[in-house]
Amino acid sequence: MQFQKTPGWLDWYADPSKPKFQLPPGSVDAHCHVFGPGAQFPFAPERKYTPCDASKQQLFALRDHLGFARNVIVQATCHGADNRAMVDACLAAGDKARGIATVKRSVTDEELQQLHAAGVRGVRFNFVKRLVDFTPKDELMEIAGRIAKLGWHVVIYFEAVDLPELWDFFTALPTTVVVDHMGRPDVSKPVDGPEFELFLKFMREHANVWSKVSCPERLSVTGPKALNGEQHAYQDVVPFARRVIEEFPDRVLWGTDWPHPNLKDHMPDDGLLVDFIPQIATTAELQQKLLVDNPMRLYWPSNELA
Ligand SMILES: O=C(O)/C=C(\CC(=O)C(=O)O)C(=O)O
Repeated sequence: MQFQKTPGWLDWYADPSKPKFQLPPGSVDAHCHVFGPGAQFPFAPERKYTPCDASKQQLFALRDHLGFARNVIVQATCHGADNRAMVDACLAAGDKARGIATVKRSVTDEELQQLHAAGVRGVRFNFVKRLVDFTPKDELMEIAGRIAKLGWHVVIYFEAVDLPELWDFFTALPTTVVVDHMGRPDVSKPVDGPEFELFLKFMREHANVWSKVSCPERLSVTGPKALNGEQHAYQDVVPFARRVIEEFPDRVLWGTDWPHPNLKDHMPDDGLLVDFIPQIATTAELQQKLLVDNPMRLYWPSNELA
């Protein structure tokens, strides 16, 4: 099938630089996606955007180029609840990838077992209105109860303004809960203002809540952009990510978000995104937790003990 990209679509950066920051051995890119290729794994009819292709081979090449050992491949909304592209990438990666799926209430136990065998360890609930149609919360809670029995967790994606309304649902989830991109704070507001304080309270009061401190390129208003060798990119995001890492060093994850769906302004150089990490995790100890110890504990617990 031939797909026409959404008008204005920005393709991923084809020739990323080699990071200056050397990742600790065994680092995990804990948030990335594959798109199709559409001819092999068609995009979902209910999708809100049509991306460029971003194949598993291209993801693995980026992983090796940047110096990551492993990936966590998150089902993107353009594939709906058809997890085949993500599963195919996980299987091809062997033990070097884990997956986060999107499932519907109709998923069978056998299908969940197959996803588990492929490396899936969680489901994603997306509340960003431009990305998905509404799913009733009782349906999501039912799914959460079922996947909890497999030892999986729930990844949630929402925008900061929606946290108050979603609070009761999130705090009732029976699993570990991983928040994408710090709950998308408005970084033009103060880091110690009420909006971000509510997010910190969410983490402080609920020890099962983790956060990805990823996507500065999505959150930044002021830049500068991770392009042209910039070593101090996205200054306005730094205090937010630092705050989360320093207060919750054992519950943070980092990911590239490659191939960066729906960026409108610029496409970052992924090598420079890696160079962003030491701005937010400022010591070797914090970097080790963020990039190795935490994701290994969540996604490869038996390897960690080995
Ligand atoms: O890649 C991300 O994490 C963010 C996305 C896309 C997305 O979540 C999806 O399509 O599933 C976004 O903000 O558009």
